[in-house]
Amino acid sequence: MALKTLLAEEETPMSEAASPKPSLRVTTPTVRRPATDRDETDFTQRANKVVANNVDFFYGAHQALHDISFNMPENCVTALIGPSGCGKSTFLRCLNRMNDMIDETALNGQILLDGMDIYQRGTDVVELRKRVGMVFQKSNPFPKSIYENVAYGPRVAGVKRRDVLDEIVERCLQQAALWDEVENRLNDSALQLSGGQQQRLCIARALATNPAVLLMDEPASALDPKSTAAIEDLIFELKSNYTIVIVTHNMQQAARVSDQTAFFYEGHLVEVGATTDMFTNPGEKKTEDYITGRFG
Ligand SMILES: Nc1ncnc2c1ncn2[C@@H]1O[C@H](COP(=O)(O)OP(=O)(O)OP(=O)(O)O)[C@@H](O)[C@H]1O
Repeated sequence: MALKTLLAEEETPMSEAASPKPSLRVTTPTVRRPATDRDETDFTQRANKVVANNVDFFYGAHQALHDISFNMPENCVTALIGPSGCGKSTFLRCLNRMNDMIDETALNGQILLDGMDIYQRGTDVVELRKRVGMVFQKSNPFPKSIYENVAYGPRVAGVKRRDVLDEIVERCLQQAALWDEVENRLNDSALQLSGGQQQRLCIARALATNPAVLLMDEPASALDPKSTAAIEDLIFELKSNYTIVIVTHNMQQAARVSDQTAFFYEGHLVEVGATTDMFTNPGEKKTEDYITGRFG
């Protein structure tokens, strides 16, 4: 596939009959400057909300991430791409310490949120996860009403007043572009919603704890094209208020929704830079091979 046509493609025709697995290991990422004349969103001018400095990550003896360093600017969408098993989800989960829940894991290096190392001793991990919310591949609403799903986080945080909860629920459902569809059925079970609606409800639930950063792990991969488009539109809207990091296998989705793309391969960061640049003029042959579907 010609690179120039990639951005215009509708689906992701990742080649099943991939060429032989490249064996090259790149340890120094190519850091590309964004093309500011083509990209209205000059994210290099923004403050860095999240910064990874020389991050190594281990599951027991297995090293899943090697020396990952890059910045995620505020109010930008950063897409993490790369073949299965390259460490995208592991890296994403490092950003709110979700990996702490897995036994015998270890992290070296630093991850800064607003300049503070989230792995430093004394970090309140519950508070951290409120500031860095997460939406998973498979929507996972609680078996409660639509209202209670969104009110859950604020209630746990001690909000008791009904009028305050009502305001939070409406605002978050509005932000998640779900309010119009559910305002008359807030007491219905969340499990009665469609898959796409459930995913937007999970986004509303994540927003209810007032996060600064939203992590999304393939949030649309289980959805039909219409629901996928709704989630992509939503991501675009949300980035004016939140910093978003998204894992996706869908190259067109990465090209459509993200400002910055980071390409991972075998636990290494190969290349990071402006999405427009990366998809039209990648700096590394391996990146080009991946985004054009030569291996996956
Ligand atoms: N809980 C775990 N325990 C041990 N090893 C793990 C665990 N989770 C992931 N790994 C390993 O870490 C490496 C990176 O996995 P990870 O899930 O981060 O990759 P990924 O790029 O997100 O893959 P995919 O696109 O298939 O979701 C893989 O070798 C995987 O087997």
